[in-house]
Amino acid sequence: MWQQVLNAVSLFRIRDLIDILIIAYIAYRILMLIKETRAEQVLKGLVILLISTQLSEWLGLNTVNWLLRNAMTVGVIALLIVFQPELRRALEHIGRAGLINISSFMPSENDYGDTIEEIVKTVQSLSKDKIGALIIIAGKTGLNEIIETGIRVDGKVSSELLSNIFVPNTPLHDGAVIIKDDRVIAAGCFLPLTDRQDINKQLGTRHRAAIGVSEVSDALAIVVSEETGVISIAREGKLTRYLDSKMLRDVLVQMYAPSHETKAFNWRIWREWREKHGQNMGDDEK
Ligand SMILES: Nc1ncnc2c1ncn2[C@@H]1O[C@H](COP(=O)(O)OP(=O)(O)OP(=O)(O)O)[C@@H](O)[C@H]1O
Repeated sequence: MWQQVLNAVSLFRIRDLIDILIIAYIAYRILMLIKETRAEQVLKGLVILLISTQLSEWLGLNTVNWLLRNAMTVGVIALLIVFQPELRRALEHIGRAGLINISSFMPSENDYGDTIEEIVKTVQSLSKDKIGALIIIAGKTGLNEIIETGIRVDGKVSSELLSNIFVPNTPLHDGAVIIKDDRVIAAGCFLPLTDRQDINKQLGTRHRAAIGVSEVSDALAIVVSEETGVISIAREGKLTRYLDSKMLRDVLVQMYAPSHETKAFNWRIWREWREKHGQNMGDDEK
């Protein structure tokens, strides 16, 4: 054993070191590039699939191994098709700046009480004035693809900034604002629309976009209807309408809960609470 290690070390050339460093650098840059995008979850899935395939081979589970190997082959082709837009964007990034880190915002340690109050205050006032708005509070899922469709803002959340963005007929009022922690990251963003057919026909694209983003991420979408001033939220692909300030504050407190575990726990409570009050809230209106 020691002899083998010594042999390997004696055969090690400076060229091998350069080889390893280049591969490590490329892997690091790719990881940085896909960090906080949908592709990050897929990569995790792929790693699990690879480990399972290897394990099944070592354990001699022939059928499982055969299945996993075939799934990998088909899966890689499917991934190339599904992630074609992301791959294109990644190559564009490489071409432009050589694998720069596109995920620059880190969660801060702030207390989000002020942020929550500023959002509630804004939504309340927009609702009173019947100014349409779409505000997305990012969760763990990266929204870089969506952020790239809008205009970068990167300002601290304040009711002045948010209200200003949604002033009708100004350049940024159309589309969605993306908030991450206590920062307004971007405005005028285009969200994916849900293709659900069972949504109240009176609800237009603003509400469909809110549901759409909540289907593809763990974000919370807050909608203020321009027509009625009604405040709604979309979460996990479900739209809940007729929220008042207190309900909205409660939802935001859950969203900004300090840890992922607490958040998951609180969202369970929220779901139960929602089921209980669903009728009164025009819950999931069709
Ligand atoms: N995919 C999208 N991403 C982000 N914002 C969108 C998207 N689609 C529409 N919007 C926003 O919604 C506005 C259009 O709202 P529309 O009247 O169709 O929706 P609605 O759900 O009926 O809302 P409202 O009750 O406010 O009228 C657009 O001007 C734009 O600001």
